[in-house]
Amino acid sequence: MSATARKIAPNAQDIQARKGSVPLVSLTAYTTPMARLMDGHCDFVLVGDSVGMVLHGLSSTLGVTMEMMILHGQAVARGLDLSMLVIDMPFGSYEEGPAQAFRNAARLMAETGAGAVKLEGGVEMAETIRFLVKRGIAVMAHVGLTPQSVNTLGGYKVQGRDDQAQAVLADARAVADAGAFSVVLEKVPATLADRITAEVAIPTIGIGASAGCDGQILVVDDMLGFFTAFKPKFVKRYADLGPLAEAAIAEYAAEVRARSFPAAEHVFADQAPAKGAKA
Ligand SMILES: Nc1nc(=O)c2c([nH]1)NC[C@@H]1CN(c3ccc(C(=O)N[C@@H](CCC(=O)O)C(=O)O)cc3)CN21
Ligand SMILES: CC(C)C(=O)C(=O)O
Ligand SMILES: [Mg+2]
Repeated sequence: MSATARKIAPNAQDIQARKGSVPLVSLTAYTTPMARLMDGHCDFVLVGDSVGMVLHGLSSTLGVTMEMMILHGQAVARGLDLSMLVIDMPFGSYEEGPAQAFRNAARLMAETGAGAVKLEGGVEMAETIRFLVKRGIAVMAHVGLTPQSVNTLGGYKVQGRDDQAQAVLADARAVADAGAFSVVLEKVPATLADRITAEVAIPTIGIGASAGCDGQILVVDDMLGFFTAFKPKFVKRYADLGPLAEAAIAEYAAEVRARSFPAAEHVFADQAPAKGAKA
């Protein structure tokens, strides 16, 4: 790299080219300040529809709307210079068919500046993925546990055990063949994830899958310990910020009740301070 070369965010082709190379690093983000913290540490940042459960208190991702995705997508975009932005298509915005999917994917990209969209589904979504990619939309696929199908999957269960393995493999093959530039493998047995990683030509991004995937993704509030409503086995808590924040809030509450906050340094005198002194 020349001395003047400036680092810029990767695009979908750069991500795809990382197949079999240095593992791809990814987290979700929903807000500008969180995006700023991970900018450059992540190859791509996903505005996941998990935002509904993590920030809005919904009990599934089914109630997430296009408007929510656009608002959070715009917020995250303002925090990123060095990481690629990928945005989830919400439940109901693409399943009717290719034309509906194109209309909503184009809107997500135009209004947020995302470099790609992600959508859930395998064989049944291949035609839609092909339609989008042929018309200029980079698509990340998502197979295995697809949370928008929680009602037909019977819960957030491991997918692809035993005689289900062939179906998940077929899904991964179908989305790769349709032109997806990468595929998320969620909550599938590690040996199946390794087999899919070996057999498909696009990078696999694991969540509850295998260290052998071409990359990993986690929900940022899970790994920071901010989201504690549930903890899937695949989540590693790298910090415990939720309890840390609650302790700070409890301390503030006690100090307000004791009138020890605000202290002298937090209040204003009658006279303006002399020039050069702190306001
Ligand atoms: N905070 C958060 N983290 C996620 O990883 C996540 C979301 N939200 N929302 C969207 C989907 C939903 N996902 C989920 C949701 C729940 C479990 C879960 O509770 N798993 C339990 C067992 C559940 C079961 O077997 O029925 C586990 O221990 O893994 C896993 C993934 C992954 N995504
Ligand atoms: C967990 C990732 C893959 C996701 O789809 C989301 O956050 O919505
Ligand atoms: Mg999602």
